[in-house]
Amino acid sequence: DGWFREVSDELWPGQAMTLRVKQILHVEKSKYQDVLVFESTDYGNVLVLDGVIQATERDEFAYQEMICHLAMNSHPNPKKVLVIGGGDGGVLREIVKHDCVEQAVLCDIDECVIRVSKKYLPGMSVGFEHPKVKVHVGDGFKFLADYKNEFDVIITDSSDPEGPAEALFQKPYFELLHEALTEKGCITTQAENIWLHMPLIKDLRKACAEVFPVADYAYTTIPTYPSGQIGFMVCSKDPNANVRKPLRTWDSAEESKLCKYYNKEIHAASFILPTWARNFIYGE
Ligand SMILES: NCCCN[C@H]1CC[C@H](NCCCN)CC1
Repeated sequence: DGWFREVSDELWPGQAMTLRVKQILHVEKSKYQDVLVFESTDYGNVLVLDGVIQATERDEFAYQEMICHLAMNSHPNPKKVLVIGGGDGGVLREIVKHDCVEQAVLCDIDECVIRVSKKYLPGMSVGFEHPKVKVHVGDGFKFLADYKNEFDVIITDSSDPEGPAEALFQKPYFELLHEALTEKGCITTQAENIWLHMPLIKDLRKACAEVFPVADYAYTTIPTYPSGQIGFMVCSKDPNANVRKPLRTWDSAEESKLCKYYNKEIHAASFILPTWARNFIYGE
């Protein structure tokens, strides 16, 4: 019977994640990419863009919580937050868990992803319903160019460098981010996998380190992404910042009510890398 296979010879040669399909829910060719949603037998509903798994209802929290709280808890008092990408709404859901937030803005290029997520991924698209949230459909690159010294935290929740998100992995984009941030601004970006994309991660970190005084690499574990984990660049405009230790924390009781994956200990632990990865990424 039906299995979905995530095959990509350029992104993860010779390996593939497969998920058993219960039923296909939606197939559409948007202005930018092929959009697929299917109900899996064991991971809930699954969003796929151009054949690449973006989120499953069962494990998305591992990614959405970490890409959000690693940045949010590295800023002293984030009031205005921007998400580039993130059209499923999961990162927005996480941002509004911080009471200090006054406005959360999202800019995704593809209205189809937002529309389809609202219909088939209610646990993530709930993020769009919050009164503090404002949604903009457009190119994040162009959107950012209109803002200077505006956002305390900017989260780039993008797809992979192949396709619409390619420009979001290059230095000019990080310079735009830097300008759009306020004085102690922090960013996180989706930063691929140490088992598959080490040269790309090295270049990404180098580009970030040329723009931001603090530019560190952290990762989360997530079964349905290739090789079971994915990393993040975590950067700060504040040269005295240490993004590896949370500036702000919830108390443990509140934290375990708010988050299933993120906690203050795993914030720090997520920056500890295997020796070969640490040497490759940070070595000159
Ligand atoms: N808000 C959920 C979308 C998350 N973006 C995805 C992150 C993983 C990526 N492929 C896996 C890359 C493996 N290195 C697709 C986009």
